[in-house]
Amino acid sequence: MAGITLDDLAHSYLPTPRSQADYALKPMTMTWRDGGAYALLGSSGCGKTTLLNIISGLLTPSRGRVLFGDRDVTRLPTADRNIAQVFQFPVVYDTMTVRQNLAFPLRNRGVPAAQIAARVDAIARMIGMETQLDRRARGLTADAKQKISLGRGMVRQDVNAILFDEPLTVIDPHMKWELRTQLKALHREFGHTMIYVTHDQTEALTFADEVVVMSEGRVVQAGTPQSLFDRPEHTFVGYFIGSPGMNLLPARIDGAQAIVAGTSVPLDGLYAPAQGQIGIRPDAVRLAEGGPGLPFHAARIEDVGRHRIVRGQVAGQPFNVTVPEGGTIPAAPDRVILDPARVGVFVDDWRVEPQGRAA
Ligand SMILES: Nc1ncnc2c1ncn2[C@@H]1O[C@H](COP(=O)(O)OP(=O)(O)OP(=O)(O)O)[C@@H](O)[C@H]1O
Repeated sequence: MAGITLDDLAHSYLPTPRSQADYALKPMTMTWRDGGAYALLGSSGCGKTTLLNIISGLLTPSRGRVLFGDRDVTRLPTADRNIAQVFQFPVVYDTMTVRQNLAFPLRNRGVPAAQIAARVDAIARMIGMETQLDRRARGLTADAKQKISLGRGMVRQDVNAILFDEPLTVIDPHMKWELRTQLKALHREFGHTMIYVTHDQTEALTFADEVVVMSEGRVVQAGTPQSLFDRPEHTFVGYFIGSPGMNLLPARIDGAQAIVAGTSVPLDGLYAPAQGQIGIRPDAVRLAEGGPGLPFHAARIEDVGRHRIVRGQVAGQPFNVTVPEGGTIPAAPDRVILDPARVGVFVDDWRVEPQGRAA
């Protein structure tokens, strides 16, 4: 196993890139620790697969280096990188049994038979296929075949890293939850370095110790799920993480207040004057009827089980408030009051820090 260093890495699919916009992956430097579980999260086209393909060796970057431990692997072919990969769609040998499929990567490397048998049994239990081990893969559902692919990806214990590219796409929703939990357990047990590409925040946040959020070819933030939620460094992270995401409102920032469509919102710090945005999580807002606060136009209430979401608008922007179980909603809410300690200030989409404390 090995830590992974991405050193000033960038990639353009064009032979002579002229500007930043020509790069599918903009310059990035990052170190992933040996044994860490990482997720690359972002919407379609943000560069996740490009980055994963550079790590696996399917793609040579136009700039920078990839190191596994101290070893520069930038120009090594995939076969020489000692990694396991699980793709979006199943890759299994139809004529082999489930057992033979799972054993294949170990048999290839001459692992003793008793060791193979024990490992295959453990993996089969994990993917819930212990009763189907002697069935041929042909005729199994896509879902079952993908479980075999996942199992095969994890069967070797000596790999540098396991790379997963949207591996749960074809898995049914209930099994998705179970496999995610199993993957996490397996990571804890065996401590492989795992890199998991997904556009699904639930998958990323439940699987990874650290989530790398990408947007338009750039890493906008890398951090624990909690830090992405509590302190998004970029409006994209605020909006993308959380359900619903962070509320964002255009604002003029001026000292210890933000002016939103003519109404003053108190801030928990002193900021340099700027035109920007304020961001607040839907659970850090209180609904009111009349009185102080930002004018709010309620549209509808959604009951999502553990809490209710009141959806509406502030200053013409979508604005959501979550009300916990047992919380009350005023009969005709028309104001929102923001918890100053949880208001984030963003200028040019990036979080800015206060320059001092509010009086
Ligand atoms: N082989 C290629 N040649 C040219 N452009 C490409 C190629 N592969 C990807 N791109 C472009 O690079 C950008 C990043 O694509 P990439 O596949 O890495 O994103 P992604 O986040 O993995 O998205 P998806 O989840 O849809 O695969 C996109 O604009 C895409 O159109």
